[in-house]
Amino acid sequence: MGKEKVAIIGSGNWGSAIARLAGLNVSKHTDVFDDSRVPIWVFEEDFEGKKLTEIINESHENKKYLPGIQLPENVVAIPDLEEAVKDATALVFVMPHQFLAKTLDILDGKVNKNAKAITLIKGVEVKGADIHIFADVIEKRLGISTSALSGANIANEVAKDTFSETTVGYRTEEDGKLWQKLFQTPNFKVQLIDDVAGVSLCGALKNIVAVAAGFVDGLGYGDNSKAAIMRIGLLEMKHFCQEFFDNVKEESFLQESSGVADVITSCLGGRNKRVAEAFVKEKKPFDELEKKMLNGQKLQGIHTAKDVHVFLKERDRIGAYPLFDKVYQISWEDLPVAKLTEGL
Ligand SMILES: NC(=O)c1ccc[n+]([C@@H]2O[C@H](COP(=O)([O-])OP(=O)(O)OC[C@H]3O[C@@H](n4cnc5c(N)ncnc54)[C@H](O)[C@@H]3O)[C@@H](O)[C@H]2O)c1
Ligand SMILES: O=P(O)(O)OC[C@H](O)CO
Repeated sequence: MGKEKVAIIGSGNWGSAIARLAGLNVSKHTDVFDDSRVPIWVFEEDFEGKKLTEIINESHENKKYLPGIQLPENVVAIPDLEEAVKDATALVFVMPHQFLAKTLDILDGKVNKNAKAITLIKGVEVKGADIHIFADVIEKRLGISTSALSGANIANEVAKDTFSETTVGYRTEEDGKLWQKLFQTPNFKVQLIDDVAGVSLCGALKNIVAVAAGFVDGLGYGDNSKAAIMRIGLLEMKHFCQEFFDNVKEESFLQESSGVADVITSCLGGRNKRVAEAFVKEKKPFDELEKKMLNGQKLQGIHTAKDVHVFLKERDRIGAYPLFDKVYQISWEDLPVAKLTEGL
């Protein structure tokens, strides 16, 4: 069997951090991976008067989305999506969830049929009363086996090599081991579990809880309230998975980085939490704060709150998820934030 050729699809804050690990690891595991280059697809834009791909390829730094972090020289920025995935056998999807559908439209019929994929995207696809994890969306659309990676992973910290853990929910154990080889380092520990849905759903739903935690901080309520929001949020996450998905594993919530640990890190210092806190303190709309605070990075939590609201409404189950509902109403329906904890 030939060596695996990796391509990274997405080059934001997390995409760049994970490209760094992949670039380092393909050079370490040359028995498994083609180490000559790791293409990273970049949605082309100008930054400080120059094309972002040129900046990345000349300075080996994504100065817009991951400034101050050196990328390995084998990570090569490519603006053309088809060219980036040409010949790739191991595809890593890592982009804000709102851009996946358009990306798949372009990739449909263009990827190697023997390739496999992993998604690091945190979100869900909702179409009325139907809900899908992105691993299933990618798998169905491209016809390739797709695993999922999610965990307590604030990208800037992973990029600085401080100790972190993550979870890969794999389709086959062999796939799991491949992804572990691609991402694991002494300071980035990759655990494996046979639970693609549980890992994916934890990553999506915790972003709603993180928005609630930001509201609590904006209101100045303190640590007891934040802990209560985390506890209630985790229970709603678990309840949601068990109600609407088959065979989700308890360990994905309680033992793996994908569950409690990601709720905690996201509620302490994630972007969703930070911008939600500013929403309360500055009384400005989310889109304005996102632009001002994140320099092009994208929020996921308020969109997932809306997606989940649409789905629960169709299923007539909104009342079973009061915290998810409060986050939706405050973010999108002008419910006063002081009502966050009412009725919880
Ligand atoms: N940043 C983190 O700490 C982190 C950690 C774990 C998981 N994640 C998840 O990973 C996913 C990707 O997050 P990220 O931090 O890499 O992205 P990001 O928030 O930094 O978003 C910026 C990216 O979006 C791209 N973009 C902007 N407009 C676009 C368009 N019209 N079409 C296509 N792409 C466009 C930009 O080119 C850039 O690559 C998200 O689902 C996120 O929840 C993020
Ligand atoms: O910064 P956030 O809120 O998008 O969260 C980042 C990661 O998902 C934390 O694990």
